[in-house]
Amino acid sequence: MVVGEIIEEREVIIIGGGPGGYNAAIRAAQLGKQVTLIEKKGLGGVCLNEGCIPSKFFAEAAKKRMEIDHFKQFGIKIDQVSFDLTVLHKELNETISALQKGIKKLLLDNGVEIVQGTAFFMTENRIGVENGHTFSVYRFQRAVIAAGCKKNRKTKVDHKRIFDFESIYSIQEIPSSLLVAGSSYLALEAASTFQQLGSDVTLIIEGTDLGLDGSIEKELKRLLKKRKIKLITNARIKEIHTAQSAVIYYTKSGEDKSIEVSHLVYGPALIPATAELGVERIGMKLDQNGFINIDQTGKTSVKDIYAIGDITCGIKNASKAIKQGKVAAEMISGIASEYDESNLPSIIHTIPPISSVGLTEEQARQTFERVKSSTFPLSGLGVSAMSSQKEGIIKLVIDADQELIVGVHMIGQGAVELSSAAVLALEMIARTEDLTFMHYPHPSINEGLLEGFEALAGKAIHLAANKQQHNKTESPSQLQQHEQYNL
Ligand SMILES: Cc1cc2nc3c(=O)[nH]c(=O)nc-3n(C[C@H](O)[C@H](O)[C@H](O)COP(=O)(O)OP(=O)(O)OC[C@H]3O[C@@H](n4cnc5c(N)ncnc54)[C@H](O)[C@@H]3O)c2cc1C
Ligand SMILES: NC(=O)c1ccc[n+]([C@@H]2O[C@H](COP(=O)([O-])OP(=O)(O)OC[C@H]3O[C@@H](n4cnc5c(N)ncnc54)[C@H](O)[C@@H]3O)[C@@H](O)[C@H]2O)c1
Repeated sequence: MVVGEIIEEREVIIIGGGPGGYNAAIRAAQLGKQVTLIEKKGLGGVCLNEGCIPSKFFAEAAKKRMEIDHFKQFGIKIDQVSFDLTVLHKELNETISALQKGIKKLLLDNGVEIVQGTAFFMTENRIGVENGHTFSVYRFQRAVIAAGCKKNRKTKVDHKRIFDFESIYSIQEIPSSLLVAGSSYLALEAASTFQQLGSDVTLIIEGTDLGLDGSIEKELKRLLKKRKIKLITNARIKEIHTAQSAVIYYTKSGEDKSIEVSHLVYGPALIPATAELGVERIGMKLDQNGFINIDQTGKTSVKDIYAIGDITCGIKNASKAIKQGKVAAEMISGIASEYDESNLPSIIHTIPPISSVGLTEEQARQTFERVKSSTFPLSGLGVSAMSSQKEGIIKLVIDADQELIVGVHMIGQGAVELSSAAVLALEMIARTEDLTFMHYPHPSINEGLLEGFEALAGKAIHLAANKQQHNKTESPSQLQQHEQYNL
């Protein structure tokens, strides 16, 4: 190894070029800082190379495949449909590489120095960077750690029959039968995508719930059933045997059972990428699982060192990493800023997609004295009939005493796009009157939001009067009865 003789001086060093790191780098550069970004693998991090983009590329393929079934209503006839996974992989790889080039160009255009190599802390203000046979040392004024997570290597994943939620999107054949383990958004996305691409899918979960608002969950379970995705609840995987197929042994409510499938996908526990960073050496405070403790500005327990994204405690998603990156960059540049997780949208790219902002009805009932909710079926909208995508609901939750919107949940086409309106409503502390006063484009899914808010007062136009009954303030038990009736 060639050891650099001099210590190089840098103003801001960012470790990791994932969504958190590169957003932080560009924002700090925009604010006049000299920024050096160190990345050991590929720019874009897990999100671009193995996570968000590959999974959503596959989800988009699944959606396109589903849409073909509706072509005939528009007079478009396709005689033979075929699917070539090698083409999908080729296009995906080209997309990843184009996006990677884009990130690199953006960084360079903003004057960010990109250093290839693995970084680790030598002291509280010095970083060593190893790249093959070379080793450099940098002294910094401020640093941001954006090094993400690693998978626990002890988990059994052979990438032949057993995959994790990243490697499943590099699979070279569509599984004939796929067991998806877990109730996470990654599990739901994989189950939905591969079912649409031709796999016979079974979802196995430890409890009975998928962690969503009760009404959304009910609709999702109904749609899983309709799509013939089998659901095994209250089950825990014990052993996995692989040969010509994968045989998974599990217990269901205390009873031993097994299932034989061609492939299994599950999510090994994530561990923070702190070990090789040497953060313990500089006395940085970590939580009991090794994730870095930060405050709402991204500050760690070590002076002038910030941490953002998946390597920190809490929810792991790119939207959070991006926002935290910008907050840390602003703090470093002397601008008061902070990160607040309250209205972070939760998005699941199933078919149809799901979005969730704010409190579920169940959570709202724990928080507020009086809660009102409405459920509007998207089948009531002209745009749904037109596009033949009638599945799904919009669920709205308000604090009835103040008429404040506290939760907006949706399953159905347009859910992802509509989530920004929900975030805006919650951020602006909107009341139902604000949302019923404004204009809505017609015909569009947006109208579902208006109908939902009108339904809270029993005034939705495209909802039968008896289906608006449950929108009055009720106890949870009464509400359940109405919801059963409603579906
Ligand atoms: C299948 C899948 C689908 C997902 N879908 C979504 C989605 O739709 N929406 C969403 O918001 N989130 C999604 N996520 C989560 C998202 O990918 C992560 O939350 C996000 O990538 C976290 O960003 P980050 O910048 O914190 O870390 P990462 O993206 O993990 O980036 C960290 C970077 O740091 C580098 N690094 C690590 N250690 C060092 C070191 N010592 N020196 C130099 N470089 C180092 C790594 O090589 C990596 O490039 C998904 C994840 C998976 C697995
Ligand atoms: N698309 C999105 O961005 C999206 C959708 C839904 C939820 N979320 C947020 O993410 C948080 C966690 O979601 P959850 O409760 O569904 O799952 P979770 O965090 O409990 O994870 C369940 C399984 O998925 C694995 N996993 C989770 N994130 C991963 C990642 N980035 N890379 C590799 N494996 C990963 C975990 O190791 C675990 O085994 C939630 O709090 C939610 O707000 C994000």
